[in-house]
Amino acid sequence: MKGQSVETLVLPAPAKLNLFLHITGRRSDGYHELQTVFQFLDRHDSLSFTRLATAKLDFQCSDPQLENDDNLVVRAARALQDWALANNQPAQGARIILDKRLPYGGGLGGGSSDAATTLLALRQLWQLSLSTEQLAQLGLQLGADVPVFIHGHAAFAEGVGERLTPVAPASPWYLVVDPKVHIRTATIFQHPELRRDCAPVNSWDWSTQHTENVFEPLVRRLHPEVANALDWLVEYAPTRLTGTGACLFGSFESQEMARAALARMPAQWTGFVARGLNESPVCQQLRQASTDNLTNHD
Ligand SMILES: C[C@](O)(CO)[C@H](O)COP(=O)(O)OP(=O)(O)OC[C@H]1O[C@@H](n2ccc(N)nc2=O)[C@H](O)[C@@H]1O
Ligand SMILES: Nc1ncnc2c1ncn2[C@@H]1O[C@H](COP(=O)(O)OP(=O)(O)OP(=O)(O)O)[C@@H](O)[C@H]1O
Repeated sequence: MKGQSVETLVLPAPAKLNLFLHITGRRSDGYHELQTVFQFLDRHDSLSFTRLATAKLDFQCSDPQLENDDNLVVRAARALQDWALANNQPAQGARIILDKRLPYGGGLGGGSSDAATTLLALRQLWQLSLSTEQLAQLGLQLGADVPVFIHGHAAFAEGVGERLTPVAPASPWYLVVDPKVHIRTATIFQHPELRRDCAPVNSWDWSTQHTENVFEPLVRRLHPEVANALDWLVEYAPTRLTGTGACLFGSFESQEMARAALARMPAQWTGFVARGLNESPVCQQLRQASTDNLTNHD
């Protein structure tokens, strides 16, 4: 691999949307079999990674609530250190700074994306010979959404989100609305009224079939504020919940139209306009860094 003297990498961790989300069954361990399409957004957290000579992990976060050892960034770095030890490679460390910009716990996958960017960055900084598939397997233990961020392509996903087929859906402009409601993923997955018997759709013609987010009727009923936001946004554009919510998105033909809707959004919610991306900017930037030695601060 080129770029051997790179000591610091600065990388994005993009948000994702679930363009639809179906449940086709439940596994014996309680996890649900899903079908979904993931697309990335050009809205992201930012992370900086500096290699340390010792095995120390030093983590700082712009959001004090997230600055702790349970952060998925720290857990991802530890998982990679453990892999290195188990594979007779020297333990290395890093100083990691997370500039948290994405709303969290809202179905945008920011935590999983931060974890994926951490795994990708440290593999490169620490020069570990770990395949992308192995990295995705490691990531899956941290969260169901991590593998798609590791592979870096918009994807039709099955299983718990780890069986991925690359797809290239249209890339509209989205208005993402955060209605400021917290929905606990584990709790809503256990709800007795959740629909778990969707007929499977095919990866090659999902866009011509009826799709939905199965959490939407339930979330609407349990959280009237989310129902209000869905009812408001659908007046402007086709609208859906992402993940288990509570964030939702409308699809627009142009940035101007999405911005015009954002300007009229009720003040109690927050929102942003972003473009759909079928390639993750992380993978593009890492390829660039490995050929150009970009951000070389040694
Ligand atoms: C719903 C999605 O957002 C779709 O992209 C993700 O699958 C959720 O991914 P995540 O937030 O990373 O969630 P995880 O940390 O993997 O799982 C949180 C909890 O949700 C439940 N869970 C999650 C994924 C899944 N396929 N079946 C489940 O039943 C489990 O109780 C699990 O303990
Ligand atoms: N780096 C991180 N960024 C955000 N949340 C984190 C991070 N590390 C740990 N967490 C914890 O994980 C929880 C879920 O965050 P995340 O943003 O991944 O969820 P989400 O947007 O609902 O994603 P998903 O679509 O995967 O359910 C947060 O409430 C937070 O307590």
